[in-house]
Amino acid sequence: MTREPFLPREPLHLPPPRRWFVTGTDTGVGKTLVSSAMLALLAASGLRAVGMKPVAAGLDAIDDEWRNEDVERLQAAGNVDAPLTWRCPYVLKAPMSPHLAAREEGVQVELPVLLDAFERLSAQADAVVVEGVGGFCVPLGDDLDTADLAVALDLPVILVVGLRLGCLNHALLTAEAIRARGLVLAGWVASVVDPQMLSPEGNLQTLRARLGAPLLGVVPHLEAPEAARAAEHIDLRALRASAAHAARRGEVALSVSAAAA
Ligand SMILES: Nc1ncnc2c1ncn2[C@@H]1O[C@H](COP(=O)(O)OP(=O)(O)OP(=O)(O)O)[C@@H](O)[C@H]1O
Ligand SMILES: C[C@H](N)[C@H](N)CCCCCC(=O)O
Ligand SMILES: [Mg+2]
Repeated sequence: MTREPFLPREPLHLPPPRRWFVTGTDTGVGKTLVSSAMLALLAASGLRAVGMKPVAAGLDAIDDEWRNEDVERLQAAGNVDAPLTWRCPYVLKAPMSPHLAAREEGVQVELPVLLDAFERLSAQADAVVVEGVGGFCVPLGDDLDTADLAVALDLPVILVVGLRLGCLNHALLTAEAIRARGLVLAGWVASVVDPQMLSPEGNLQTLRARLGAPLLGVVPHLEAPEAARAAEHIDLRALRASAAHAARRGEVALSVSAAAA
């Protein structure tokens, strides 16, 4: 008999704004799996939760239509119905770096378009999870990269570390890049992409000691890598501290702009 995945139904008590930017140590490390799991947890706790993939590169034939798998998975994990143009303003055909896929199609990825879509989506939801593209510094166009987008959105960042040889360097460099841009590394999740990796515990211990942010969970190598299964291994309550900090920052920004007005 297959076991039903467990999703806690109690409220998470995460204060607003409840918006996060999910990045990874690389492409193919579990960002979509973890973002979907976060959405499933947020939705199960009674929040209106929606995922955004600002730029998607790579179309697959799904149900006889050309669709992007990440966009589909995020949509399936959340519980808000929103137009595709808000959830993913740029759907590019080729499965390669988005700046190259965009160039091939004669498309220019524009930051204001992405910010506008995020605002519209945000207005419909209590919680928004934005999945980045590949790693933190992947180019989106000639003068724009994924980190610029995270900065413009001004969101706390969740780092997904794909557990495999090489991830320590990638994780530590990414944490440094996030902080160098003035963003908060709100938490990290490990996803066991290589079940043969030697000393996974030693690697986790190293990252715990060096990343300086809360570990939200370790997703083991799953036979069925689905949102609800991954969600069993993630605890978002560790985000409360940074959420409270973000809420206070928002209040301060509001009172400063009110005082200036
Ligand atoms: N813990 C895990 N157990 C089993 N498979 C996993 C796990 N984590 C990730 N995978 C698998 O690895 C592949 C890449 O994962 P995912 O699509 O979530 O990566 P990504 O970081 O979102 O990639 P992209 O940069 O393309 O958006 C998928 O097939 C996913 O199912
Ligand atoms: C196509 C793939 N699935 C991602 N969406 C795009 C990954 C871009 C990686 C670019 C790079 O770092 O070299
Ligand atoms: Mg993805």
